Amino acid sequence: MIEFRAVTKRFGDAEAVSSLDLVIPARRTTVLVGSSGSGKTTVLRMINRMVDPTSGTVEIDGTDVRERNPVELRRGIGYVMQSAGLLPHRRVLDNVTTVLRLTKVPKAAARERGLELMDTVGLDRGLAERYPQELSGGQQQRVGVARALATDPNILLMDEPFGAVDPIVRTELQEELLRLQRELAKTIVFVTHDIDEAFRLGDTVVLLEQGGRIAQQGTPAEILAAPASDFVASFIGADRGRRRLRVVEVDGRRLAVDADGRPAGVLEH
Ligand SMILES: Nc1ncnc2c1ncn2[C@@H]1O[C@H](COP(=O)(O)OP(=O)(O)OP(=O)(O)O)[C@@H](O)[C@H]1O
Repeated sequence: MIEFRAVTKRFGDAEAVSSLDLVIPARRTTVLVGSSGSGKTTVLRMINRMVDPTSGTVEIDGTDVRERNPVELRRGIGYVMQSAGLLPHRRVLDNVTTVLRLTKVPKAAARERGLELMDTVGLDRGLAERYPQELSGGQQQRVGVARALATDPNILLMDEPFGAVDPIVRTELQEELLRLQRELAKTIVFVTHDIDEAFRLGDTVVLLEQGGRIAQQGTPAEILAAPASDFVASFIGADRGRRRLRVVEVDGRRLAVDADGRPAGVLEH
């Protein structure tokens, strides 16, 4: 479990995060969603001490992260960012195993583990000896995820990891992450500005307003069923056509259609 207690982060005079209280449950996916500048990345980076709070505490399983050595702390926390952040002059497998080698895992064992990780994230082992620029954007992101999983961390931080790929690849990567999470059950904290992605991936969704203020926190269904404010309703599109569905019957089948009459899906019963 990760717990923020009265956490404030100021950059100069500007308050990026204001007195945030937030509990992130273990072994679930929590998505932080909000518009640009709402403080999502800052919140995420305070977990692995890439950013330290100005005041307040961040605890992981009851221990203040400031009591931990930042380098060791980060080894136990996987981090995936938008541009996969791969080392361009190192081959795919070397990128995946960099941290393992730093922690003195012998070369052959690291290599075997690296290849297994490539399987885990759905990358063909045949790509192991390529350089990052010889991969598609989606493949590079998978390498980024494999690298983040290399030390088998309990916590995985993901900062807009699928933001730079096209919508089809993005959907594929989302499905892959859902599958991975069913298998691995990590504590995932995922940042996005895309509410559809948040609803798709999050067991819990935390909707942030400017200053890292929590506008609403809950399951996707809870948020959709009862938006806590006009801001939330507007952000999730509840006040727009797309999420206001009604049922029509076409050729004996019941369809859900949006306010413009465009089909959103078929009802089973
Ligand atoms: N290192 C920094 N120095 C100064 N200001 C910063 C720094 N990092 C973030 N900020 C400011 O803090 C606020 C929150 O930024 P943050 O990156 O956390 O937001 P975000 O919700 O992740 O935004 P985005 O979706 O655009 O990445 C912004 O106003 C930003 O300009």
